Amino acid sequence: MVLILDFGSQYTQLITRRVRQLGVLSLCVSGTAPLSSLTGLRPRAVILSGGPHSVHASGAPSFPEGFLDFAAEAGAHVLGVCYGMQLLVQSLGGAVEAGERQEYGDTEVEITATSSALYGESGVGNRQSVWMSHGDEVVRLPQGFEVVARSVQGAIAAIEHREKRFYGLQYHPEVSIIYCFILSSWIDGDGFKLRLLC
Ligand SMILES: NC(=O)CC[C@H](N)C(=O)O
Repeated sequence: MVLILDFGSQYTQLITRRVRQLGVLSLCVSGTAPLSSLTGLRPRAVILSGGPHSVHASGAPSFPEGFLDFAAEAGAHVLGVCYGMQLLVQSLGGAVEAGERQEYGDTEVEITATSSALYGESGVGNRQSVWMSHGDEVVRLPQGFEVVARSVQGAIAAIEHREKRFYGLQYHPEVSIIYCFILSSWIDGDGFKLRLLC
């Protein structure tokens, strides 16, 4: 089961549907749902949705305290999408700032890591066209993370901490553009492999 925490993105239900289209059960709950309401769930993966807020705004929604421990105990991979990635980064000690370059719509990103969980062995320099919708950007990574893709404008587009199973995408893999491309996310555990198809 994939647990989706909703932080208010207009695309959250699309994430839920993409996962179900893969034949995998997905459950979408409010991103601020109390931890006690998740008792008994053992998600294989958690996806933190995007959202309209800035992580710095007062009242910006966040997952409940102890949520990342809950995910770790379940052995779940955690993928943050846009706001979800910014939230993950901020909560683990990295930094997010209002970007000088806001990115909206069809944007090219370039893979910068020779090998990564998100893109496999697809090779440094490969480019993909993705859907961006953000004003803030990650400017400093928490310890143990690495940048695996950047937008052609230079903004951090994808990050991961393979050991801890944390992944982040600044773009929205759930949004498909005219053509069909396979976006990446390898979320494997117990022989289970999830690929988000966009
Ligand atoms: N789409 C999103 O999740 C946007 C996140 C945040 N509001 C930003 O502008 O950067």
